[in-house]
Amino acid sequence: MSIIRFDDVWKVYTNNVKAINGMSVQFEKGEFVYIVGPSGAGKSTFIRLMYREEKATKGEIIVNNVKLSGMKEKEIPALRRKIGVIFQDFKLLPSLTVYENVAFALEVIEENPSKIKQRVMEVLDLVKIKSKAKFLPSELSGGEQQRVAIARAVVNRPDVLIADEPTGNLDPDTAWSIMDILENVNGLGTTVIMATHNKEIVNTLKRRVIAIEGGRIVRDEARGNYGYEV
Ligand SMILES: Nc1ncnc2c1ncn2[C@@H]1O[C@H](COP(=O)(O)OP(=O)(O)OP(=O)(O)O)[C@@H](O)[C@H]1O
Repeated sequence: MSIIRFDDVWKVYTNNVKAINGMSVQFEKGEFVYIVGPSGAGKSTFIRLMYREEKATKGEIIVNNVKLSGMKEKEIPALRRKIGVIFQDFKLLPSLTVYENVAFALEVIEENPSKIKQRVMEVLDLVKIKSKAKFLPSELSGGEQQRVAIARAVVNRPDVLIADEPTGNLDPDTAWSIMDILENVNGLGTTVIMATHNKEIVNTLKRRVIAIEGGRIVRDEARGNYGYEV
């Protein structure tokens, strides 16, 4: 059973831009997938549809057996707990410490405080930032901030981690260290879907590659290449 499935999905924005034009695709549990394509091809829109940041104009998207078309607003938070998201610009809360940024995202269901602390420290350890738990985001490098964002995204043990250009603001060395972490997260069984313009990463860490152009999938390869000149 696929973890995410698109059935003939279309997205027309209110300004009449046709961003996604009839997409059908499936992602299986545990996969690592790169989404590539030229600027404006529809990669971010494709990703935003998955966690219901955007609504499809037509077609069906099924996440974990749940149809997004019929989803009510009040059901969206439950979906977001199953899908962690990270962005190019990290989006941490600036007035909260590293620890607080991650703890804040933890869905607390009758957990005692020591259990909460244990889970947050566990995930900070996973992204190798435990020693800076008391720092503010402004006291961290870009790569460190992205690691905190990953910790926050996976603290609820989501089935899927979606990354929209996660290395876009980072220098090459730091970008590779973020890939290390994403590979570890994937190794724990989380499906990782990553939109990227990073040719070197895609061509080195070979994974499934889906290329999008003009809102359509033009290529879907099990161990593909980036396929564009940069
Ligand atoms: N909120 C929006 N409202 C209207 N049009 C939008 C919106 N977001 C994106 N678009 C348009 O939809 C098309 C696809 O944009 P999208 O951001 O999905 O592309 P992308 O492949 O992620 O691009 P990039 O690589 O530059 O980030 C573009 O023509 C864009 O201008």
